[in-house]
Amino acid sequence: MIDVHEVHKHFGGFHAVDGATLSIAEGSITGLIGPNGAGKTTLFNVIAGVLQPTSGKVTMAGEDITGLPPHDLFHKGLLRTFQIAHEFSSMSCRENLMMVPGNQSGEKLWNTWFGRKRIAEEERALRAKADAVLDFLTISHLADQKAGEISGGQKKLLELGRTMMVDAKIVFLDEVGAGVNRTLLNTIGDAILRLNKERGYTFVVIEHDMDFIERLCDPVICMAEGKVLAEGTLAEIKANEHVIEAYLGTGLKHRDKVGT
Ligand SMILES: Nc1ncnc2c1ncn2[C@@H]1O[C@H](COP(=O)(O)OP(=O)(O)OP(=O)(O)O)[C@@H](O)[C@H]1O
Repeated sequence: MIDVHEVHKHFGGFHAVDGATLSIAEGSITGLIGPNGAGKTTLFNVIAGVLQPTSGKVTMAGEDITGLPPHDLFHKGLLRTFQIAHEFSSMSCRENLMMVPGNQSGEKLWNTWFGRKRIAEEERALRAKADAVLDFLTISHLADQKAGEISGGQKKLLELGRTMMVDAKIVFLDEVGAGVNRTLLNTIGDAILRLNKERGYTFVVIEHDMDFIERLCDPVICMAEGKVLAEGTLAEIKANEHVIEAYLGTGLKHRDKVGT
């Protein structure tokens, strides 16, 4: 579905991504792991159009999408979740979902003059969709709560919910587990699995929590020093010599995280 070919991203003389080549299969939940500074987030940002690559190519279903801006990718169904922006934190969770850009007529001045009835109908439909998304994510009780007042884990669920307001095909999640308690992390995991199975979403997940990766991801791709080191099931990755060496180089803390 997504093919990344020999992508480089340099910051000055520093090669954050150094010739990464990988494929993301349609319908998969692909895990992207690697020690701190391996280049995972930078590669995500290149694929998602947030950063221009220094060189290399990214295709989606055979179409060259290298360097396309995020809003163009958004319309193609490629989404990267972002933290809820500061300016949206005083809006309710439901409103945050309803804000996701779509094809609302209300956005066009012409329609605000001539299509009031239609706008009201669309608003009702949008609200119903937002409520269905909140229900799916088991956070209906937060509908009227301000996004700035919910917990970190609940925010992650809301970010995932934003991808459900449009017809996402592939969603990139960067460290959804960071700072999230185990119960909420399980809820997030359940939502990802259901979106994958029931709605055909493809996911690419950067995560340091190996239990989370183990539960959700196959295959797992391991990066180090800007390159792809290995790909396989988590068990294969854990047994891979190069992977162990890469984690060892960053100290015991990370070796433990890989579970060796
Ligand atoms: N805008 C930038 N300018 C300069 N260096 C950068 C920039 N963005 C990232 N880097 C560097 O590129 C390297 C890769 O960073 P990146 O965030 O992609 O790694 P990562 O694998 O996602 O790490 P982590 O797991 O810690 O999030 C790091 O050494 C980082 O300091």
